[in-house]
Amino acid sequence: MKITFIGGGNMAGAMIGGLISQGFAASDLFVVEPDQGRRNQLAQEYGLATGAPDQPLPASDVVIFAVKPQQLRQVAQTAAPQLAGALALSIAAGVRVDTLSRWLGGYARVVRVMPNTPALVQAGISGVFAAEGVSAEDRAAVDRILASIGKVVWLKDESEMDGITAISGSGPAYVFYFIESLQAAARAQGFAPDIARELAYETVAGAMKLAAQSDDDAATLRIKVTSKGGTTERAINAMDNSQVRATIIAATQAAAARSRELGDELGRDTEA
Ligand SMILES: NC(=O)C1=CN([C@@H]2O[C@H](COP(=O)(O)OP(=O)(O)OC[C@H]3O[C@@H](n4cnc5c(N)ncnc54)[C@H](OP(=O)(O)O)[C@@H]3O)[C@@H](O)[C@H]2O)C=CC1
Ligand SMILES: O=C(O)[C@@H]1CCC=N1
Repeated sequence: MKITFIGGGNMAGAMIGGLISQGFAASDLFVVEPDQGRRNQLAQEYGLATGAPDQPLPASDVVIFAVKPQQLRQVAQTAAPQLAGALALSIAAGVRVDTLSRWLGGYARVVRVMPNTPALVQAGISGVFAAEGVSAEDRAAVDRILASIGKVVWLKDESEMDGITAISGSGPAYVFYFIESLQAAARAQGFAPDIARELAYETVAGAMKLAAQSDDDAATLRIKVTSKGGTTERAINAMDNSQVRATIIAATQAAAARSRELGDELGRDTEA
């Protein structure tokens, strides 16, 4: 399967790294990217061929649009005459299938995916939505690509993509934010930076490993740490008093709203 990425930034890099480590041949991948330094970096790291946006697209089975949502219209219009029947897959937040299909001149083989950066270590999770006309064969090709970089969730209703974006697409950033905060807290307790990092990383990794292997749900596991009248109880009470849970829910609602807003704003453009 020949795959061309248009856009060689953070998410494309994570997908490419994940695909190659799962046995996809570098010679089957191509990246279009304007930044020469980034092109060199991708070529050096993964041994794949790259090109600038003004060069013709190579023949491909799948073209993955991995540019920012605001760049997608122009990029799609340039790519449209060169698709030659390839499956078009977009990872852009917010941009709906019918919008991309219109920008591609009424192209029907369009699939929308919301991956996340743990794809790099095959620990991603992707939400996928395909228009009704997309064949079973194309769906299987999408499954093959995404299953090699993590789990795959097929959506029946495209509007669910906003929630997927808010939870798992953006989600790694929330977890890194928590790790950063725990590290800062360790520094505030007087630990040196390397010890602070180790304490934060090992605690998060250990808790996740325990949660993944346990029959208990997260709330039960939390209660098992929280001795009556002890230290954890004081900390959780402080978090509850600061409405941390409500803040996390509100933050994800803001992310989902931004995804919808991008979809509305970019979809409003009715020019082909
Ligand atoms: N980062 C993430 O965790 C996730 C991102 N996404 C989606 O993936 C897409 C890319 O995001 P991300 O990788 O973070 O963004 P980046 O900005 O890192 O990557 C986009 C890349 O596309 C390049 N580009 C711009 N114009 C063109 C062009 N004409 N042809 C080819 N490449 C071009 C950009 O160059 P330049 O910077 O010079 O403009 C940039 O290097 C977005 O739509 C985002 O919504 C989805 C899931 C997760
Ligand atoms: O922040 C963004 O818009 C993209 C989509 C999900 C993760 N990154």
